[in-house]
Amino acid sequence: MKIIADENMPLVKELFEPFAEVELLAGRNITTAHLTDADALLVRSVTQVNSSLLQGSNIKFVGSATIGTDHIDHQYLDHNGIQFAYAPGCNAQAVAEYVLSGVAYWAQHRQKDLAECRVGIIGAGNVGSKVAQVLELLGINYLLNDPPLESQGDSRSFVPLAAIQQCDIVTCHVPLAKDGQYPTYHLINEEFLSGMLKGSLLINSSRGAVLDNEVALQASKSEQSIDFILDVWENEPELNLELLNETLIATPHIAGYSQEGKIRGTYQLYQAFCQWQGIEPKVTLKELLPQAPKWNVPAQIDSQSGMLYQSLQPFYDIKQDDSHMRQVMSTVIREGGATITEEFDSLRKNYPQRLEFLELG
Ligand SMILES: NC(=O)c1ccc[n+]([C@@H]2O[C@H](COP(=O)([O-])OP(=O)(O)OC[C@H]3O[C@@H](n4cnc5c(N)ncnc54)[C@H](O)[C@@H]3O)[C@@H](O)[C@H]2O)c1
Ligand SMILES: O=C(O)[C@H](O)[C@H](O)COP(=O)(O)O
Repeated sequence: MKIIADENMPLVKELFEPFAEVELLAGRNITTAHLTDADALLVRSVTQVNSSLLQGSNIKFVGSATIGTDHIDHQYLDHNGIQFAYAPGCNAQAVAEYVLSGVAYWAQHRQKDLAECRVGIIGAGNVGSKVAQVLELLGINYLLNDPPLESQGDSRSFVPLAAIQQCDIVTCHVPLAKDGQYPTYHLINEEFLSGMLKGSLLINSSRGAVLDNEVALQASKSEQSIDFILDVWENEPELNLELLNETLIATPHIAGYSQEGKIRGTYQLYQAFCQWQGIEPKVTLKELLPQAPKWNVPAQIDSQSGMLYQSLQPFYDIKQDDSHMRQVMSTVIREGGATITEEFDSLRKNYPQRLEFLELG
């Protein structure tokens, strides 16, 4: 058995080598030629898994150590009897912690009292639910929008997008879907942005094209003064540097990059692979996860004075990720050395260790 795996997947050799020869490659460089003698392929979100990659190969198992699966041609896998596994929920807490740090930074920067603010969450799945849990912990009001879950009878209360538009903070947690009953491609468009409150905040950590980036650029320069926190970018990794310069916070698709999130991602594929092979897993997730110090949730949030942001800084500081990205991307513009894609990928590959700090259960 031979497995080709993305080199940015922690513990993949440790977990899979007892069963197979494991070859690690940069996700963007995996080609059909690498797969001719391989049986399984383990990817992250940067590898497009479709007929042009898999045709003529012997691949019988594809695993993606991610939550989003818009890089996977599910129809092709189904038609060709290829087993598929992914990692729902693996990094949901990391994204929720990213959103919390972003919201706290915004509140300090714009002198907002979060106790007086309302957050609109679009997409109430794994990530959106964790974000809601964090807001509840801090006593911050929120509304949920999720027409698919609402139509399935989910017992939580949901509001239409028009109500989300009237929130002080809007955060997107939907999958990228170009068609179907509930498309999300450019869900945040000119109509949505122009109806948002003056001086409000929009966070996108879902997929770049959920937000029309061209329209976001115009909105960021308009009198509406909307702040943007963007982790994901349309046409990523070739992001629009003009938009980056207009954002309050810009990061290179790392919202979910906690150590625990990445380890859970690999482990969920390990479990699925063992099940597919009829093998009993030999390692437990608990053995692999680091023990991290936890944040003491303040009894009262004083966000205007910056206390909330400051108390979070020792655990995770979104501003550090933002500063690093701006500094690196400014050298691309000034020196014309490495390309945007190379720098974007390098920021992600060399992302420092980050540990989860909330006890969410
Ligand atoms: N930036 C990162 O590092 C990072 C990390 C994890 C996930 N993500 C992205 O965030 C997205 C959300 O992740 P998740 O685990 O919560 O996914 P999920 O599938 O658990 O939840 C998505 C929710 O969106 C809802 N939804 C679908 N279409 C909708 C629409 N048109 N309007 C409103 N709601 C809609 C679904 O019903 C579902 O409840 C993922 O698809 C992934 O692309 C990004
Ligand atoms: O969908 C996800 O889980 C995240 O977007 C994912 O973690 C992105 O990271 P990548 O797979 O590109 O390393």
